[in-house]
Amino acid sequence: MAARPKLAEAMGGSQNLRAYWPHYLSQAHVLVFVVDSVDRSRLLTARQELHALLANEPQLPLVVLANKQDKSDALSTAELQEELALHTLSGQRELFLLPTSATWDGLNTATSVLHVKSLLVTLLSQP
Ligand SMILES: Nc1nc2c(ncn2[C@@H]2O[C@H](COP(=O)(O)OP(=O)(O)OP(=O)(O)O)[C@@H](O)[C@H]2O)c(=O)[nH]1
Repeated sequence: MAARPKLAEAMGGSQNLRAYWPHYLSQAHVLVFVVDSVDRSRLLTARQELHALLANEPQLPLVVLANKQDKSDALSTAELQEELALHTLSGQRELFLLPTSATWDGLNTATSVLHVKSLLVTLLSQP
């Protein structure tokens, strides 16, 4: 089997872009799914999209970034674990749920989205 090329592709989450997600997923080594921890109104959609996306990828590792954790009204990772029903996605895959923030203030912290991104890109770049 040919090795999968290692690329970091970022896809937006708007509805018109979701149709392209499965195409990228078939080539992916890991799915990084960013959730807005404040936006309760779209959590159900996030859960449905995530579960539909992974239905045919039982072994694809999953990293869920619980973003906007700097906000006082953010759901905790424990709450997001429940809301996204992540326990039903584990099974054979590696699954991580990490609290993150994409603010400039948090840029040098371990929870910075950029920090997590650069860590993943470094890991995926290794032969
Ligand atoms: N406080 C805070 N604001 C953030 C964070 N990440 C993004 N934002 C802000 O939230 C706003 C919307 O950004 P995003 O949620 O990334 O944008 P999006 O997902 O493309 O847009 P929506 O679909 O409307 O949510 C912008 O003003 C960002 O600067 C974060 O971690 N913390």
